[in-house]
Amino acid sequence: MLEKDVTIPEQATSSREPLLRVEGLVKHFPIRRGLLGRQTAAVKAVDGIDFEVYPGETLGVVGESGCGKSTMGRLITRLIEPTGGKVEFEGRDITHLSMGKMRPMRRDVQMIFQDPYSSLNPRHTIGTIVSAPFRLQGVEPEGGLKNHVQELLQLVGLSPEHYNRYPHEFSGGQRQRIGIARALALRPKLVVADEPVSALDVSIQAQVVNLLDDLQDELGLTYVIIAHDLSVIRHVSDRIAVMYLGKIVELTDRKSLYSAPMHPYTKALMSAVPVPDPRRRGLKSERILLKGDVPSPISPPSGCRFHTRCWKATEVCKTQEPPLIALKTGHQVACHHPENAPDQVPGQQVLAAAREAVELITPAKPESPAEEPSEAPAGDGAALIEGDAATPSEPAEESPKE
Ligand SMILES: Nc1ncnc2c1ncn2[C@@H]1O[C@H](COP(=O)(O)OP(=O)(O)OP(=O)(O)O)[C@@H](O)[C@H]1O
Repeated sequence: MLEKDVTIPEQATSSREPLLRVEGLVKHFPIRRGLLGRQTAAVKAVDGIDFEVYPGETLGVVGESGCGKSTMGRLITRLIEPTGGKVEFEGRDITHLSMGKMRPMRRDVQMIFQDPYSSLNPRHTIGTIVSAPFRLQGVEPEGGLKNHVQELLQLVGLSPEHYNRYPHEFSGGQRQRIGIARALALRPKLVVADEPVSALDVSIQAQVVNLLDDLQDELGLTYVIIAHDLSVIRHVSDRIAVMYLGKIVELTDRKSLYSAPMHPYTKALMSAVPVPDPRRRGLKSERILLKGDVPSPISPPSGCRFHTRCWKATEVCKTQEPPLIALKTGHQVACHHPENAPDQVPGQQVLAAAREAVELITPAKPESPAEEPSEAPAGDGAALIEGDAATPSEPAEESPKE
């Protein structure tokens, strides 16, 4: 699958007004116990994140399961109320808009969900499902509702004759197309897609990813795409935010992230991505298997949240939380001892526990002479996460239509 060939450089983004701006966004889910339901703790699902999304770009959000990606998506679409922080859309503070005041906003901000099976009502026809946004907003499209919905079905690669059919008559990929048609019905400006292809067969994933790409060009959409799969994120994103335990640990354009990642966790994620070309496999540098589980978001580690699994951790990582700052133009990272950038707190000694946190894995030698890779691999000391971290799967090339 080819990558998007357009990268929005920082210079281009910084001169424009963002479509979406998020500042210090927090979501803590209370944990209640006892008869009185008193709050005893909280799941710190999103714990102070800042980012901007510019018109026409795709921001990919990646991280292990439970790091807060979906919660972030639901916060920026205002499906849930934040505990703290601010969400601005087109310069307007929408953080605490009431349901009524949010209604007109819903036209501009839409969400595509992961599971095309549970997100479509099985008792409703495709026509009813895709026309629901018009009814909810009280909008009568020009040329009539049915015509318009049939055009939408065509836009997402379905037949207008599917109008009277039911969801169970469709495959997973087709159902996701129906979900996309519904999300695009009111021509939103921002679409937040939460794992849009992870429930689909690998052979179908590329078709849906390519459809999202085409629709972005055709309709001038802005995307926030959430995924745990780095090969999907790499294909669709202009810029990428890497999340770990409720925080953004690195944020930059795709090329910088893949050619010179700065956060050790990003390296860990990337080294888990298989190299599809067997001639290039041997070029992948030594990997580090991260041992240990992701800590609980109820009581995340002090200082840098990644320090309990990081092979570079020092005393300062245990005590001081590194801020997310730009160490290069357009490349933000939250790390005291980044890779591919000057050490922020030099002269510190690596903790004894940090040496135990990882295991080196040397890749097998290639069978035939290797060619130069077109883009640098993750670099020395790239890491591999054990357990249910990124489970990369390279979506297949466009295959015959489902
Ligand atoms: N409604 C809720 N009540 C309590 N805890 C929640 C709720 N929703 C999410 N969480 C918790 O918040 C944390 C972040 O969850 P979230 O679903 O945002 O992560 P994620 O990165 O999207 O993971 P996944 O890919 O598995 O969905 C998890 O520990 C999750 O259990």
